[in-house]
Amino acid sequence: MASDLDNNDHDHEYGEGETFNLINKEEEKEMPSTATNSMHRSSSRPQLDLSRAAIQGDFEDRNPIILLPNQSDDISHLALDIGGSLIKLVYFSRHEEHSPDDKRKRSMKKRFEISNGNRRSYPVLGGRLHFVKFETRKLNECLDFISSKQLHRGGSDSPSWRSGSSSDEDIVIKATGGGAYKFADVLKERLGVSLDKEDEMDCLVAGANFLLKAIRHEAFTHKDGQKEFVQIDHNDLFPYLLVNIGSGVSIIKVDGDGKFERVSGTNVGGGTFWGLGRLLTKCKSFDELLELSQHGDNSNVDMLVGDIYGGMDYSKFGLSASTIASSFGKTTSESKELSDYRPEDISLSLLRMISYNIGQISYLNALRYGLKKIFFGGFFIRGHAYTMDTISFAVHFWSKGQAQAMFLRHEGFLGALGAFMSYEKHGLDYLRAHQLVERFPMGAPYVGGSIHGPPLVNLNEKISWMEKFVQKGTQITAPVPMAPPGTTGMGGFERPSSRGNILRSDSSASFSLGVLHLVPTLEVFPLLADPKMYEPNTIDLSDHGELEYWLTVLSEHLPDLVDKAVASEGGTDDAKRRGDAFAHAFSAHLARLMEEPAAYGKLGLANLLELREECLREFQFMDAYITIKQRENEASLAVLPDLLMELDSMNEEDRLLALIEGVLAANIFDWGSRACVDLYHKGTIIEIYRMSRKKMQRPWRVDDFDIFKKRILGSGDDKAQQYKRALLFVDNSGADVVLGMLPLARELLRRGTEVVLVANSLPAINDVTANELPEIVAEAAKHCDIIRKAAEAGGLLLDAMVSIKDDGLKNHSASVALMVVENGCGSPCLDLRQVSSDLAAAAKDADLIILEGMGRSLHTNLNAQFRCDALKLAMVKNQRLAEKLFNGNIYDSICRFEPGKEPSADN
Ligand SMILES: Nc1ncnc2c1ncn2[C@@H]1O[C@H](COP(=O)(O)OP(=O)(O)O)[C@@H](O)[C@H]1O
Ligand SMILES: CC(C)(COP(=O)(O)O)[C@@H](O)C(=O)NCCC(=O)O
Ligand SMILES: [Mn+2]
Repeated sequence: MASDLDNNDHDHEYGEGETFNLINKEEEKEMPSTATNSMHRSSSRPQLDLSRAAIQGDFEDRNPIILLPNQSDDISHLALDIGGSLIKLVYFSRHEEHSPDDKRKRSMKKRFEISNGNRRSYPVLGGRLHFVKFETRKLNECLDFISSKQLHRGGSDSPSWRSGSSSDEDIVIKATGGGAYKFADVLKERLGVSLDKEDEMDCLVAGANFLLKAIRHEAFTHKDGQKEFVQIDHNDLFPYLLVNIGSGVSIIKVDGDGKFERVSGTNVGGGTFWGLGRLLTKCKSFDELLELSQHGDNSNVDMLVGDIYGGMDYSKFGLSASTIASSFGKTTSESKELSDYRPEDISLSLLRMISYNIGQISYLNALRYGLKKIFFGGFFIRGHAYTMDTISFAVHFWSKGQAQAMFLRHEGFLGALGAFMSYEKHGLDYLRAHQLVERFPMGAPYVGGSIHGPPLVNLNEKISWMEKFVQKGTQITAPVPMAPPGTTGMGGFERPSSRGNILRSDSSASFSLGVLHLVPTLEVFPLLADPKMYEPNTIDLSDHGELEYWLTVLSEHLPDLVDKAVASEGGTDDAKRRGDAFAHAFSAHLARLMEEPAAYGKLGLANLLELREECLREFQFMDAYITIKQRENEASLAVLPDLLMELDSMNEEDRLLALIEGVLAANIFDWGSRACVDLYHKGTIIEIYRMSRKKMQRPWRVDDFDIFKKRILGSGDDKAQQYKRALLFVDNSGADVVLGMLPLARELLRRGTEVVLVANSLPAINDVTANELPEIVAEAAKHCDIIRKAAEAGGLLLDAMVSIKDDGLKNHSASVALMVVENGCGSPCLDLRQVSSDLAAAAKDADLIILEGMGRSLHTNLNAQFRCDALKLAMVKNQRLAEKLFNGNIYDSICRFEPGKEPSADN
């Protein structure tokens, strides 16, 4: 495998027809019902047999299902790393993040392809990458798991695009680790599969390189109880030292993809800790042993410098009295037996002994090769804070701060991931950080990522599992304050603080990996001035006070949200049951994050708000605010004609002000804000809207209106800016979009600017979605010619589509177009590193961006800089945020205009 990885010169010559992508966008047009297999393919790339390929279903469909009857080379979904202690599984489930591909979407795609020509085709299938582990001694459980999910046959969700003809006999699964040899016969016998063995070191390195390049916050440092995520510079990754602490330890110098040398290792590793620990403490599980260490005091077992020096430091050589002089050195006393020592103390002493030792050997090897970066992997680490602190301390201490210990979130899965990648047909190495979305399913906060019992197959099982879990009396509480980190500097660690253990059934150690969603259609928003420096979140949740505040806000909002969600599904018993389960799962996530903010990777407010939406979807609440959204849309559409008339009676300047005021005032309709929800109980939406408008006193808290006005209307010698295309990122349903953003869009259209309304792909609170917009626009078009003509020109009105379908959607009318694209996300916030490819395409000709709402322009993107002019509009519906960001008050308005920035030089 090393040589294969070396041989990737043609990585970027990925052309049509040689990809693993069954749905190759460029090919679809020509794809006949029987395709040939004569296309050029590169040797190390997926080799699909396309002969007799047939499209199933509608030819017009841009994403048809393609059957490959002669595709014998099974597209495998599973790779194994069978180690001395643990079996690691990485498996892929194909799962496209679908939203209906309607006419409007197709017309948008065509339109933007026309103006952009060279849309790329994606080499990777959309799907999910799962990470699961089992103890090697429980091989049978692992095989049951594989067989219940049919992972060896490509999944129980067995996709119709597979040949279906292969028998189990043909199935070959990539495997690494010694168990790939040792248990090959068992796998053949039990599952009928053969193992294709990959070298363990090759796999470790391939896995580590993939993770470090493709996952944004994979690596982190750990000091004094604090995780800090490290941004890896892809151009400055090699060389590094990889230390894999499994049963034993491998130390590998990595110089590039497939270029490495195993420079050292040690037999004192994870197996030593677990084995000796088990014998000495009678612990039943590894996690129990780790848990014990949290309550231990090693000075009862270890001989410290102070024990030798009569309580004093050995300061000449920088050794404090609390430094361990000799691990287990105190147990030489003849008068004491094993039973005279506390298991807790023994466990801690053992953990420190082994961690320090590995840290020290790693440092020496780093020194030997002049390496500064040391990455630690393997399941010995198990995300355990104290272990990582100890290793970091050792590396720092011995290198005098010259070398740095870093850890990997997928610590123990490097080998399995490497084996998975060795299939050479996933094209996974082409995935970029922005195409991977990590999600944390319901079970994550409870089981800490390991598997207990059979897999949860369906929603009903999930819910009953949750109910049982709750019945068992396990506390799932609202966020609890986090204990301060319990380590000190120089040589002496205090007793580690016992971290809260109310949540996980294996409550000792923290371990959380989500499922990696591979979404090959996500792209970086092309108008970011400096994508490398872009950070979506405005508020830093690593500040404990902020974290506590926002977790509490979300937790307090929960009962109301559950009410709405249950009502949205007709309030049935089933909906209530799901509502309860959702509430428990989400509270557990919140409590987990309170206990350990970095448990799910780097945490920002945007992640929290998205987690809530994802959690709702997991319990099949697809649109909790649907009724509210519809009601508000109707009420707002009813008053739209009057508003438009009022606007039309004004002069240009007054009108522009009224329009911006209208957007800000209507942004009050936000069901995600506690304060606003209280307001809605006090009046109808039209009353609230009027009141909100009346209160719009200028100057606003941030008031760049005059600059914007000058830009749009010109003044004196400054000519008006004729914008070509504006992207309007819309926010809430009802008044917000209908009475705020649509009239503003109309004004831009009237001035000859093309308008693209950018809305969520999936629902989030009461935000309007891209699917809902055409209907709203169609309704508005009944009362307004400008909107109607523009919507026709933009292919938004379905009737109009018929007449323009045949000739590539060229503009028939003189009007500029009004269009809708989805943003690729389902959250009230917006991460511009991960937007839909449609939005990315639409952005290419845009010269004005209008971001609206608190989620998209304050919580996220307040500091984002763009290559083109940008207007950020929002009403601040939270007192603390208003104070923190603007020294202001709740219901303040923000109107920030920023002229386009030149892109930074290295982009
Ligand atoms: N549930 C567990 N059971 C056994 N060992 C565990 C467990 N969790 C973590 N470990 C630790 O992880 C080590 C195995 O790490 P791993 O990277 O899987 O190596 P291997 O490939 O040798 O099995 C064990 O020796 C032990 O120290
Ligand atoms: C979820 C939201 C970002 C939505 O705001 P919007 O983007 O709709 O303006 C916002 O409602 C929010 O920050 N809510 C939590 C804070 C609060 O309840 O005060
Ligand atoms: Mn919103």
